[in-house]
Amino acid sequence: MTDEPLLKVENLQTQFFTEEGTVRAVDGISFEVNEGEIVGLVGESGAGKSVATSSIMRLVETPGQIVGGTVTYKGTKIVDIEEGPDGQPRPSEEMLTDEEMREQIRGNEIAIIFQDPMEALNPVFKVGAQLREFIELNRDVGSAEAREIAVDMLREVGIPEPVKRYDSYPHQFSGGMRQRVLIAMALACEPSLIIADEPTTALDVTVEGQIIDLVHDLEAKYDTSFVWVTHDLGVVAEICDRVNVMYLGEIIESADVDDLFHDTKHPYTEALLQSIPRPDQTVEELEPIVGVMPEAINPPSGCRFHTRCPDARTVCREFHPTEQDVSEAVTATHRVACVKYESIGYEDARPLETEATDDFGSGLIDASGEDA
Ligand SMILES: Nc1ncnc2c1ncn2[C@@H]1O[C@H](COP(=O)(O)OP(=O)(O)OP(=O)(O)O)[C@@H](O)[C@H]1O
Ligand code: NI
Repeated sequence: MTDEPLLKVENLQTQFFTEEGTVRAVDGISFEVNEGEIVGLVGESGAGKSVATSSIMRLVETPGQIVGGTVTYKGTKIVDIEEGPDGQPRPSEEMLTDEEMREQIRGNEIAIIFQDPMEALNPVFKVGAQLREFIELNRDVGSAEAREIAVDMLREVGIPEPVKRYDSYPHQFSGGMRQRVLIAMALACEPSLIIADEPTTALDVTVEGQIIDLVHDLEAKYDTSFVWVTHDLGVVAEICDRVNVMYLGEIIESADVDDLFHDTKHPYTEALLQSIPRPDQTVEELEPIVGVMPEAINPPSGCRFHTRCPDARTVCREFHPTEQDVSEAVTATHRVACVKYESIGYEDARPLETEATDDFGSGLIDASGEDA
C-alpha cells in the first residue's frame, strides 16, 4: 500500500454538445478517494453527479465528451485528456484504451451501481443466472463454480433463501431486494471501488437504512471504497467519511463529514442542510432551498450560486471563486469555493438582491444592475 489515493480526479471536465449550445455538465472537478473510504458526491438534480461518475467509468455517450482532466486509478491514467495541436481535446498516450478500460477496469476494479436496478437487470432472465453469467464473464471460473459464488453473494447481501431465490425473476423481487442483487453483482468481482449512483433514492426509508447498514458491513469486510452519489445529506451523514458538494458542474465544498455538518463554510451547503430534517431542529425550522438551479448551458457569471445565495454581494456576480483550503486541523482538508474566503473585497461589497432575499431584501437592492 502506498499513500497515493486509490482514485484521484483532477480538473475533470465533461460537456454535451447540443443544438441549444454546450452543456458544461462537469466543469473542472477534483477529488480523491482513499482506500477503504466512502466518499459522497452530493447536490441537487442536474448538479452533474451522474455525468461525473459516468466520466470516471468512461461511459459518457454522445453528444457528451470528456474534454479535460485526469482520472488516476491505482497509478493508472483511466482518463487523461490533453490539448492536441489543433487545440482540440484528445486522449494522451498514457490514457487506457477503450478495450483496456473494458477488460481491466470496469466491473473487476471499479463497479457501478445505478439508481434503477431494472436498468441493470434483464427482466426476462432469472436473477441467479444473470449473476452467474456476470461472474463467469469477469472471473476465471467455470459455470458450476460461478453458480456457487452467485449463491454465496446473494446470501452475503442478505437475500433470504438464496438457493431458492436464485431461480426468481427480477420482478419477483422487491425494490430493496433488487438493489441488493445489484450490490451482489458489483461485489462479485471483488472490485476495489464501487461507484453507487443514488442506489437508495427509489427505496423507502426503512429499506434504505437496511441497504446502508449492508454497505457499512461490506465496506468493513472487503475493504471496498465507495463513491456514493446522492442528493440527500441525511444519507451522507449516515454513510460517508468525506463529502464533496456539487453545484452546477463544480465542487463548491469538500470536507470530512463531521466538518461539513458542524463547520459548514459554503452558503449552498448551509442551504442544503437547512432543507433536511435534523434532530436538533423542529419541522417549522426547515427551509426548502430557494429557487431552482440555473441551466448548465449558460451558468451565471461569477459565483454560480450567486443568484440564489442569501449572502451574495456585488462582487459575487463578478468573481469566480476557486477552492480554498480553510482547514484549521493539519490532518484534514476542508476546501470551499466561495467569494467570502477570497481576499477580493467581499466585506466591502454591497449585498445583492437574490432569489433568497427577494422577500425581505427590499432595502438591499443593488443599484448597479437588476439582472442578478
Ligand atoms: N445526454 C445529455 N445531453 C445533454 N445534456 C445532458 C445529457 N446528460 C446530462 N446532461 C446535462 O448535464 C447536467 C448534469 O446532469 P447529471 O445527470 O449529471 O445531474 P445529476 O447531478 O446526476 O442529477 P440527478 O440528481 O437528477 O441525477 C444537466 O444539466 C443535464 O441536463
Ligand atoms: Ni444523477
